[in-house]
This record gives sequence, structure tokens and C-alpha cells, in this order.
Amino acid sequence: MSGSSASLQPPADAVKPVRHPDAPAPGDLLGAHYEHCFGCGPGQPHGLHLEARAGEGVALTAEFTVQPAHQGAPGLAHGGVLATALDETLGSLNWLLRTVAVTGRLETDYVRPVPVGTTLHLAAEVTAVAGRKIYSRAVGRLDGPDGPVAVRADALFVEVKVDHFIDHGRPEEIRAAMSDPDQVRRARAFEVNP
Ligand SMILES: CCCCCCCC(=O)SCCNC(=O)CCNC(=O)[C@H](O)C(C)(C)COP(=O)(O)OP(=O)(O)OC[C@H]1O[C@@H](n2cnc3c(N)ncnc32)[C@H](O)[C@@H]1OP(=O)(O)O
Repeated sequence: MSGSSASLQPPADAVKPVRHPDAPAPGDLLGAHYEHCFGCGPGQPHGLHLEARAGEGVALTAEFTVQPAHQGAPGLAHGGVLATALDETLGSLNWLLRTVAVTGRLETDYVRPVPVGTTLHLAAEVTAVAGRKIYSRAVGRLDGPDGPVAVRADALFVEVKVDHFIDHGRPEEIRAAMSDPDQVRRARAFEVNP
């Protein structure tokens, strides 16, 4: 069974997403937005180290290889980790819009078990935008970009101001991220247009 809930159906006045003119070119790796991000950061030993690559329009692809640290049942990826991979992939789309946004709702279908050692091939796209609301979907496949579907998600991201992170984040990490001398890294920690 699948199908997303009513709150993930774009309203009648939703518009098509517009790729930002400064978005990375199709085929370019997006790179980690923040060193300590559990989804993509190189500084998280047990993180997913997910690598996303810009596609055409407001779409991208990503890969994540399931490690032993990501198990739920013996030899199988934990469902929450797979949801994280989908969330991270979907969240990366906002970089192509250059909109700062956070996940409001994420609905996941688990279609096939994902063994440890598997590389999950993810593809995601923004389907519609309505004011601050960004509607998107993603699919994760086994054995290659055209392999069998293992997971699917529909999501709603909500645009926020950078204050969202400043007001709610733990001061130590906020201070460290804000004092990074690299201007691009500093901005991307919050996915703000540098
Ligand atoms: C830097 C980027 C990193 C990316 C990492 C990957 C992405 C992530 O994991 S982000 C972390 C997880 N997410 C969070 O922590 C978000 C926590 N939630 C919040 O902060 C707030 O609830 C937030 C910002 C989503 C919405 O709050 P707020 O800004 O007050 O907006 P609010 O007025 O409630 O909602 C705006 C619209 O979105 C809709 N909406 C908000 N949440 C939901 C939801 N869960 N389901 C459906 N609709 C929703 C509202 O109905 C409203 O719609 P409308 O404009 O039609 O009335």
C-alpha cells in the first residue's frame, strides 16, 4: 500500500519549483553542507556520508552505502536510518532552490529490506511550491539507479529564516559554525546562500 496523506498534496495555487540560477550544474556533487551533519558530514564516523549530485531542474540523485553501524535487524538497515537517508536527500533539494527550509513532514514507504553493504541509489525532486511550503518526493533503489524500489518518501519542507537555527540550536555548535573563517562553509552549515 502507498499514497501520501492529504497534507502532502499541494494546494490548487501551488506553482512549479524554480531552479536557482546559481544552483550547481547538473552532474556536480553538492558536497556536505555541514561537517557534523549526520546525513552528509565527513565529521560523523557513524553518519551516512550521503553524497548528492545535482540533476536537471529541481532534482538530484544521491548514494548511501549501508554500514554495519546502520543495522536494525541483523544484517539489515534500520528503518530510521533509511528515513534519514531520504530526509537528507530531500533536504538537499533546497540547495537547488537556495531556500532555507526544514522538514515539516516526511512519509515513508518501506518496500524491500536493505542489507548491510548495499548502496542505496536515491533520486529526489521538488514537485511544487506554495508560499513557504515545498513539496517533494524521493525514491531509493537497490542494485543501481534503475534497480528495484526499496524505499519511497513524500515530504513537506517549510521555509524558515536563519534565525530558526540561531534561536533553537545549542549555542556551542552555533558559535563554532558561525566562527568558521570559510565564508561558504559558514553559510552552508545553515544552507544559506553565501
Ligand atoms: C540546513 C538544512 C539541513 C537539512 C537536513 C535535513 C532536513 C532536516 O532534517 S530538518 C530537521 C527536522 N525538522 C525540524 O526540526 C523542524 C521542526 N519544526 C518546526 O520548526 C516548525 O514546526 C516548522 C518550521 C516546520 C513550521 O513552523 P512555522 O514556521 O511556525 O510554520 P507554520 O505556520 O506552523 O506552518 C507553515 C505552513 O506549513 C504547514 N505545515 C507545517 N508543519 C506541517 C506538517 N507537519 N504537516 C503538514 N503541514 C505542515 C502549515 O499547515 C502551514 O500551512 P499554511 O501556510 O497553508 O497554513
